[in-house]
Amino acid sequence: MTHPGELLKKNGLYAGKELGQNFLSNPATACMIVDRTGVDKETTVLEIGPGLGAITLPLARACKQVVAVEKDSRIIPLLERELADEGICNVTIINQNILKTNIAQIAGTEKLVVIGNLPYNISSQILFQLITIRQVITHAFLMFQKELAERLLSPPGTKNYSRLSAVVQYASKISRVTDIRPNNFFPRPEVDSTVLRFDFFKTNGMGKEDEILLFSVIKAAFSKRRKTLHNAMSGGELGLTKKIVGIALKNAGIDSSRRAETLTVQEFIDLSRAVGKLITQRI
Ligand SMILES: C[S@@+](CC[C@H](N)C(=O)[O-])C[C@H]1O[C@@H](n2cnc3c(N)ncnc32)[C@H](O)[C@@H]1O
Repeated sequence: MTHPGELLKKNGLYAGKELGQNFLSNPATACMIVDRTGVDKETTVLEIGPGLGAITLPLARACKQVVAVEKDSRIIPLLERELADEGICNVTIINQNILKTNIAQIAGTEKLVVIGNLPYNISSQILFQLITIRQVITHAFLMFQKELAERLLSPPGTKNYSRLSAVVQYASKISRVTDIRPNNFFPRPEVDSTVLRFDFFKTNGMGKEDEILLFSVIKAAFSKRRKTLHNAMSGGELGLTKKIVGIALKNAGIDSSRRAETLTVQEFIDLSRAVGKLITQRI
């Protein structure tokens, strides 16, 4: 693997901040990440943001096929050359914004493992996207800013437990794979990074509509973190009156003076079901 700084300079290019381009520059770290994923010659991998190929090269050697979605058309010829120089021909590069990519179509009849050193500015959005199509994913290994990773891992009742933690913990079992220091990247970011593993759950009897309501309830509950659930959830985009929220909380067995950050995922599900019943009755 050619050092990303050298490769960019030779081609008159630069790392774009708006695309979150902090390229892995330490091949040993990239290989360690690929090793930890446990992919094999049976696995089809979706790589989000292959960049200059730091992860793509060892990944392609380890798995059956890589489909790599990269938004930056400037760097794709460089990536293609790196792959060709190494004699790698099981990588398909798609020049697209991952947020607009039909991942289910890429999967076809197979299930995917998803891997990515994510562009940090849209990593939460990518995670939401993966959650909504998780039926085509077996598991995912994603790199985040360490701070966001900590939020995702935080259990209920802690200061970092957030809307995103609740949604992600509803949809997957999360585990920490490894932390990575800034000196492994070019350009060097200011913060540490963390790779997390996500094993996605099935929908557990929740239909698509039920999930949309659940995610809206979680969003409403966290919209005013400092307020009690009773106050935070009234009005807003759910359009619920204080009276309805009070009844829903009572029916779900949740004290109305609690705050969103104290609720477990199961309590959010109970609350969402109670809200759903009341909305149906009102119609
Ligand atoms: C943090 S870099 C990682 C690059 C490479 N995987 C590595 O580890 O060195 C993020 C990559 O995602 C790409 N990217 C940024 N936004 C994207 C988007 N919306 N869709 C697809 N790729 C994107 C960037 O161009 C960049 O190549």
